[in-house]
Amino acid sequence: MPLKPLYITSGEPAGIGPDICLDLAGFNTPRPLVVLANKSLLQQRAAELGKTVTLLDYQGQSEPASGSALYVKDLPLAQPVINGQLNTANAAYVLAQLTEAARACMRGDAAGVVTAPVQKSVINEAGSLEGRAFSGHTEFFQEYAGVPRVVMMLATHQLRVALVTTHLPLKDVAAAITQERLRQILNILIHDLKTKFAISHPKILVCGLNPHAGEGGYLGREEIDVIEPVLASYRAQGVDVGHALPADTLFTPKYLKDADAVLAMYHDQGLPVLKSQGFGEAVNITLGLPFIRTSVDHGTALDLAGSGKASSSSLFVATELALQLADRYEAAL
Ligand SMILES: NC(=O)c1ccc[n+]([C@@H]2O[C@H](COP(=O)([O-])OP(=O)(O)OC[C@H]3O[C@@H](n4cnc5c(N)ncnc54)[C@H](O)[C@@H]3O)[C@@H](O)[C@H]2O)c1
Ligand SMILES: N[C@H](C(=O)O)[C@H](O)COP(=O)(O)O
Repeated sequence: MPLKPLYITSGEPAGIGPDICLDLAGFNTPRPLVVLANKSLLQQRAAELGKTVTLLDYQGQSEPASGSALYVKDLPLAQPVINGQLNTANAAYVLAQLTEAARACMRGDAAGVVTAPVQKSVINEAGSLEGRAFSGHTEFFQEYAGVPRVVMMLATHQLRVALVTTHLPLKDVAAAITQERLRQILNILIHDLKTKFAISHPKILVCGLNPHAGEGGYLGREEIDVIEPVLASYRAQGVDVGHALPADTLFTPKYLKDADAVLAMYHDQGLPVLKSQGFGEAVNITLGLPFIRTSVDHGTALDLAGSGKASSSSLFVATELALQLADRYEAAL
């Protein structure tokens, strides 16, 4: 059976997404890699970087591009790109990449999607979603797929950190951590650690929300009222979730050494720890989607677009993981 292609969205055109996507030419895989981008922009960026890449229009080929060639699905830009300068006119181009990729994944035309970074602010400034906020790829793909909950997880070789809340202002975090959400998140995390990562009995360390996990209720009650009752019900079913731990204790080697994943309550409780260990080597994966989606661990790095200083290592790790997951998924069919 021919292998389905893996789609790669090139993201914000003024950032380093196009630069790092060019480095996928010659990537060793039997599956076609297809970059969603404006072809002229890629040509221009390749010239600036002194890279020789042959851009081929993707028309359903089932073989990978050979040598220094790269398949491209050409998407129109509204205005020419100036490296490092955001332009609201091109926000729709970014969303078109995500929509095209999600549509292909949902239809079964693509094996999955790997995303290069987008600039959330410019998409919101452009009002491209007709008044609805753009919080990130995670939430965009969740909405497109029509599923009630997904989980953002970032992973290095040493550490996996999943989040209960994602792109939410800090002032709204406590109210968002409900027993229902926590159960949805844990169910997805446990399921995907088993099915995607082949961990039959995952050990998950769960952070409290408050300093010192609430210090017995003196520094906040969310652990007592919300988190602990949920964890107790999972422990009763034999799930290895332990008790809510103070995050500053949990993120120490003694606790982390046996853990398969950490569940953090909010973005900046978990991700700075992971990125301080493995920035540039980590992969962001959305769990709970009906298709495979991985991503880089970094942002648009507007300061580096076209400079030749952008590292492609996280894109490579994200691509390798998506390819592995696609193979595993297709083998199980
Ligand atoms: N996957 C995504 O779409 C994603 C992920 C993170 C941040 N973002 C967005 O990116 C934008 C910029 O965020 P930021 O400035 O906080 O983070 P950033 O990751 O863009 O930049 C942080 C620092 O790391 C450097 N850097 C980033 N990627 C690099 C790479 N591949 N190689 C070498 N150096 C690299 C940058 O030059 C900068 O000094 C924001 O809009 C943010 O929301 C998007
Ligand atoms: N929270 C992510 C990170 O820090 O790497 C980043 O913003 C990307 O999120 P999406 O994959 O939802 O765009």
